Amino acid sequence: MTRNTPPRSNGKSGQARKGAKPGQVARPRWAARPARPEATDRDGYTAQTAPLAPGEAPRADESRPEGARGGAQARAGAGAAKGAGAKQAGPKAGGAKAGGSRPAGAGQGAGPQGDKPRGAGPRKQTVKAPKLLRTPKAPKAEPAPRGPGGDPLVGERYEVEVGAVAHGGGHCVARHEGRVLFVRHALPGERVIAQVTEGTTKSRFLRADAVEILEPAKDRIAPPCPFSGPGKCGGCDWQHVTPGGQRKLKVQVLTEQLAKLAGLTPVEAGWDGSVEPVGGKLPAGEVPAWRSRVQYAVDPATGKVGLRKHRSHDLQPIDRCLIAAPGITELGIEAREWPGVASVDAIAATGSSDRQVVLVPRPGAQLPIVELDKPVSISRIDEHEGFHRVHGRTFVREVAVGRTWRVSNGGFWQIHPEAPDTLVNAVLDGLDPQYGENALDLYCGVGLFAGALADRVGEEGAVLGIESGKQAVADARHNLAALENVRIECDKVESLLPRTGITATDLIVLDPPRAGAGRETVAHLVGLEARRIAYVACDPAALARDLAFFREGGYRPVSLRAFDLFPMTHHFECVAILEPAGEPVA
Ligand SMILES: C[S@@+](CC[C@H](N)C(=O)[O-])C[C@H]1O[C@@H](n2cnc3c(N)ncnc32)[C@H](O)[C@@H]1O
Repeated sequence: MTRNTPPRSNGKSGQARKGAKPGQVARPRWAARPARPEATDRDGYTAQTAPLAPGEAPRADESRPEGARGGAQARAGAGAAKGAGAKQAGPKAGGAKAGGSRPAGAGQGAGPQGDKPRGAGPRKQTVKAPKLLRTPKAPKAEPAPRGPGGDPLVGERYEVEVGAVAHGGGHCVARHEGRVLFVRHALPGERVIAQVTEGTTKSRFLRADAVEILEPAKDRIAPPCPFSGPGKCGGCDWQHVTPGGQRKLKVQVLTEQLAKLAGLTPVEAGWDGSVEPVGGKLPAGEVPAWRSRVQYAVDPATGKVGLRKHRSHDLQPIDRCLIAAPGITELGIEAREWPGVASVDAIAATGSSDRQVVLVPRPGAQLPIVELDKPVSISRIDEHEGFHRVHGRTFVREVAVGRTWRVSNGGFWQIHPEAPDTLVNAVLDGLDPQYGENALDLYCGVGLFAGALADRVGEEGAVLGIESGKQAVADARHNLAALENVRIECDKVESLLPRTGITATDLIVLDPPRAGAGRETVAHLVGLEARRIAYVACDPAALARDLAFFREGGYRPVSLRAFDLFPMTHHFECVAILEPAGEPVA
């Protein structure tokens, strides 16, 4: 295999790179440009040659820095997880989710400004539906009892004392006659009446909702959202908890996962034991409107939108989602009827006025004329044709970390409006990139971390981004086209990285989907002998498991930060910084 790195500047072989400090390993300038000419999308367009949609601003404007971001946003769904390909570890959450399979069917869509029939636009854009915008997989109706069924216990009520919060589903653990109950709408230390929602006499564990609170915890509040509570919307887990109380629960989850899966105390992980609030302080009782992407499902009987109940296909009709960003609420989606539509995905960009609605028609149905309260681009996803522009743009422009980012076809973008800047700053603070260094941005999406790293390592350095989503790669190449020192490759990290021939690097950022990077990828990364590694994680269990793999490979966390980027849900985001441990690990 060709060594894609020059020898190190150890005085014996190779040349120290310009800008390298004495004794610093001389990493290569990866050939940043050669891949770019082949950077075409499915229509064969490069970022530079792709034609403009009607009314679309020239691309020069899009890539021009427009200053610091303003707005707000979230990962779709209670599982709002981290984007396309995101997998949920642990019990599935319901509610406003992005993701899932699309029913078949075609139809004619129309937008607020007299849309043309399908295909009538100057450019036909048809690309595969992104995973983020597919309908959620069917939630498991029951925790499959191991062994023969047993008698159903659904509806049974038990008085229990609620124990610790559990990872991954917004529930706490309780016990009744020796059997474990996962109880939602409860808090540790409370005495509640728990009503069983899933399980039988043979189930290993039962699921339940706290339907009566006999002894409330001090962090309990009356849920501000009228659609939250037992049997209602599954989108938020912790509407009944103060903001500080929610963060305490997240602290407990992270502490437990680090101990259980990585064998680390908070101190050993370099963590100060806090989950940092993001966004300004709100008046008591006010809910942060952070979710810039919301997937509504449509009730076929009424044509009205709703959000999924927890672990169910059933809908909770709503007239407003309190955590939806203002740019989404202003569209007036809940006030309308959506005949022939299975789901309505709404995106409100941060830092630009772009809004996008993606419709999934019901099989064989004609899409309705869509009129909303604010200008919006409309697309639809057909099972056979994939993503199809109905009106306006097929992308939104997000503004973050001093750049404008094109995000097409409902592809992955951090959902909380402050997430991109928060995470980029944490990564840069932790890595402290130096002029002339080389860096990898793995699972790079539309290039968020690659762009920030490229600015720091300068023209003598180089950044290689790897991303498996074709449209995200096209966007990343477009977004970073002005940076000579960035190259973006399209493939799975685990299959492409070993094929690059890269045997060493200075810095690595990895931001994998919820499932994490896994043993094999981590084993490859530790072999690259990076000076520092930043691991951005949305699942504390996957993070802790991978930290254990890193330790086996000789890397230890030197700092860990956790951010409350998904208020009112059990989700949060972590940034761990790792360095070589400096001594062999037993
Ligand atoms: C959590 S997102 C991070 C995106 C980007 N870092 C950001 O913050 O905007 C994970 C990304 O990894 C991509 N992805 C999922 N599995 C992958 C794999 N095996 N190899 C490469 N990319 C993958 C997804 O398409 C998604 O864009």
